[in-house]
Amino acid sequence: MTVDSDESQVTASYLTSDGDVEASLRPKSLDDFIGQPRVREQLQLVLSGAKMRGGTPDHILLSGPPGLGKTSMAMIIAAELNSSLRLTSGPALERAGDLAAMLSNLVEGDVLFIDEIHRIARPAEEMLYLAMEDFRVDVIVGKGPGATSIPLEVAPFTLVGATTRSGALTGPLRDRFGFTAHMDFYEPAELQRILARSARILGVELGEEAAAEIAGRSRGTPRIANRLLRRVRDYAEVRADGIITRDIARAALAVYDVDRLGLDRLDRSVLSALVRSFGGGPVGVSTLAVAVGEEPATVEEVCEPFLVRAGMIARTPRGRVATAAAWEQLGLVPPPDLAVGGIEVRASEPQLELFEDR
Ligand SMILES: Nc1ncnc2c1ncn2[C@@H]1O[C@H](COP(=O)(O)OP(=O)(O)OP(=O)(O)O)[C@@H](O)[C@H]1O
Ligand SMILES: [Mg+2]
Repeated sequence: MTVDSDESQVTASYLTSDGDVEASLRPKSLDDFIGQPRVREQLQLVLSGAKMRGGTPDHILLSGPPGLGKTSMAMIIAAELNSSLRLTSGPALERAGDLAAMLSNLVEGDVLFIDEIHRIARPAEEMLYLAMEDFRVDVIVGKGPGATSIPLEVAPFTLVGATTRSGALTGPLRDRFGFTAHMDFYEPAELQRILARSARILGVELGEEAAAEIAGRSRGTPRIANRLLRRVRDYAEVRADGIITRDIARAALAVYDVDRLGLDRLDRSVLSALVRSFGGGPVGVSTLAVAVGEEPATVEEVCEPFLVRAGMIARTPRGRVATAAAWEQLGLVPPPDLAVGGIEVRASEPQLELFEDR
């Protein structure tokens, strides 16, 4: 790579691992954040209001499928408030003591980010209620009848929680957030702008048509768009002159098995199992997960949101159903009794349920 005074070139020359690159591609401010116009406007108001009053903003919950920018947004919130960000995650807070240690170290105005907050253990969750509402915690010392509880003050802070499953949050926890931002899949035009920005940071030349091609196959998800861009860049640098044209993008995406809709191997095996093994459904998500050798949570949180949005899968009370589009995607003719648009449950009997539906 040629090193010149251009900032993006210099940046690209010392960012070697994909992990470093991912961090460098994160938007750093609300203005830098592309897409999610409603969420941005709402957050702008929440943050500006708090800044004007000189206080800490209400607790904020960010919900949405993986890779849409929840972690990036949490970092932006702290940056916009000029506060420091303390980072932890639901699974790391197994005991209430873990959370108490975290909370007692907070300084006034800090942003505490809890990723995957729906996976927080019960005792820690109960401690969190109190901390969120009254900025104090009760630490239990000792065991049995001799145990005493010592109240501890917590500095006023803002909790930012992120979850891919806001439905899995308990009511009391959800109620204690003053604002919930729902992140939705991105439009292709927004992804195209994200790709153009990423290409600039990575110092790679990306044509407009090529950006559109990659954007259309990114499942509405910036993380996937950025990942595809890095893979296409590899191809362009190894097999061509490094410039990403539409033809280069197409050829590269064919090598990586990314089809026109951006469905990946797992998406395709879920669709294939649903159609080929279960006759199009309805089938429970746990059964489907077993059939593709994945965790039900992965199928439910990673694959399904996009397949539902793409109109390939319908969720019905009796389980998941393949729509006509899913049959066609697999090159099959949909059965005649499949309802128009495939949204209705089919007339045939439900398939064998091996496990309880969730
Ligand atoms: N609006 C955006 N503009 C530009 N890049 C974005 C945007 N949103 C996300 N990204 C990119 O996508 C990547 C993934 O975003 P992030 O880690 O914030 O997602 P997430 O919602 O926290 O995902 P997960 O649920 O898997 O933790 C980031 O590294 C960033 O480069
Ligand atoms: Mg994240």
